[in-house]
Amino acid sequence: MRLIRAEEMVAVDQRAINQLGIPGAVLMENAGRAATDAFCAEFANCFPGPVLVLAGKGNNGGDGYVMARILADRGWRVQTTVLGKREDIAGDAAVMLSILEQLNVPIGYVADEAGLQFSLAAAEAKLIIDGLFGTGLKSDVRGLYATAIELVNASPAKVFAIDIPSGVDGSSGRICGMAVRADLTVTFDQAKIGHGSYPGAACVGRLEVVDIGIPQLGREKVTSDVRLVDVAEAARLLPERPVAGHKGRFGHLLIVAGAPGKTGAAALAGNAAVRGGSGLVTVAAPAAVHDILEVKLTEAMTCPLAHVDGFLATSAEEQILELLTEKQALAFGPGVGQGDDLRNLLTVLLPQVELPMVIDADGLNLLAGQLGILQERKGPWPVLTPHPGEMARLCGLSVAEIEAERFRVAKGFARAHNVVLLLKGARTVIAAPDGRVRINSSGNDGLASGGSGDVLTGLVGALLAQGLESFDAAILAAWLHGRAAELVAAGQGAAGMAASDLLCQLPVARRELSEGVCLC
Ligand SMILES: NC(=O)C1=CN([C@@H]2O[C@H](COP(=O)(O)OP(=O)(O)OC[C@H]3O[C@@H](n4cnc5c(N)ncnc54)[C@H](O)[C@@H]3O)[C@@H](O)[C@H]2O)[C@@H](O)CC1
Ligand SMILES: [K+]
Repeated sequence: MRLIRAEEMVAVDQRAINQLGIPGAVLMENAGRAATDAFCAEFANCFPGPVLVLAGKGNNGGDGYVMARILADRGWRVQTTVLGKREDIAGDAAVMLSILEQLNVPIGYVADEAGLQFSLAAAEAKLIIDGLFGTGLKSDVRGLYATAIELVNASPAKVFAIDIPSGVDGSSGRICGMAVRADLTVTFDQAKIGHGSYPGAACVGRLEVVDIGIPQLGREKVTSDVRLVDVAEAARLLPERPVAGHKGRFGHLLIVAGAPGKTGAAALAGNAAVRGGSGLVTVAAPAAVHDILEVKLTEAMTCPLAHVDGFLATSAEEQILELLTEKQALAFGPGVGQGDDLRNLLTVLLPQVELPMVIDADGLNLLAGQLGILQERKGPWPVLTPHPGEMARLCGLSVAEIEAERFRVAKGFARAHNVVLLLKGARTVIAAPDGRVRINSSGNDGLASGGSGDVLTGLVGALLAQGLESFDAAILAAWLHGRAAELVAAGQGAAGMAASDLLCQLPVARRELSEGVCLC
């Protein structure tokens, strides 16, 4: 599903109004009517309410007045509370408000917290319609509006958000101070980035996109290339798999991984690459832990590398370059540890590797502080797969800052450093240097456990080895990884999921895509 910026939606509305001549009030009427239909379908068992419409001073409130009017007409008990004065309401919203004023629907205006609290308590609403802010939110929410959002979230009423939960930045998913937590959000014409990207996406509840009568012509200048990846989008990325193909046809991945105490990371990445469909997999690890990996790994081959005290030595460079001569892709980082030797190894290796590659875990920590070497690379965009902690070390922001702005941070970093950036977490964000962004919609909290990142690294590497471009490999890997977690959870639950539980479900997740069936 395509996701657009709030500003793009405003421009679409403006073109429809100014160039096509569709009156704004017509769009508002259509929006309010479509939202009301969705509301009635969802909350039929709560009829006749009471329903409280909370309206801000803008057009989001205007949609709320339309809803209040139509709901009242359909027999619902509706009260409208406006956060502002009557004279603050202008334009199309004022048109809708003046129609509402002539009907038998109570309308109250509140200017302070006492009035607001009284109004909410008196409404005894079973359902609240949030018409405080839509795409016009300009800055963090404070004062009376912040109190209103707090009261809505504390109320036992079901919450319906008009366009977007108030407080969510439609262009990024940032929470602007605080945001309404909705059960159902109905948005107009097209979904916005804030509906798909965390943390805002967590406030949306179920999302419905409704038509408000804007012709295709009015939308043609939308340029964002941001999408929420669903099963259909993931399926389109599957690499070809000819039935007569042999193991050489499906790529050979080299994984450089492992150190004392971290052989599990290397083994998980190796096994994930096998389950990810790579024809051959070689795991190259410090010679000190090589024998352990020989035992842990069956299908993947292993290769010992030069080491210092068990950790990869800078002198492993030549061995790695030699190993890469017959490989299609490189995965670097799971469990390699840190230290000057390793940092030097990555520094000398990176400019020389022209193959597709993915860097994860300690590989990312080694990159921190020397991101300039990414620019020296000649091959396709490398894939970096940080979790927020690793991202913090990479870009110098705090984890909280990254989590607040997941979309913008990933997009900006990919562009600045010429990499495909896969920012892990709920709704993993995948960004390319050319501005394309994908937000993954599969997965669950079972993935929040040690080793699941190593599985993802092996999977990205396997898809690179099978010939997918960096951006596509990262998107498909995120989907399969998340879907495998859903399949595991369907059987045993998400809490207590081990990263190795994912492995056998990776081919199942892939089969779902290739056969177009849901296997749980
Ligand atoms: N023709 C159109 O443009 C259409 C717009 N529609 C609705 O209109 C909405 C956008 O309307 P608006 O552009 O009027 O914007 P909003 O209604 O989202 O909010 C604008 C109002 O909030 C105030 N405001 C912004 N940030 C604030 C903050 N942090 N604290 C306090 N006040 C703040 C502004 O000063 C303004 O009064 C959409 O989300 C949608 O619901 C729909 O009716 C469809 C047609
Ligand atoms: K809203």
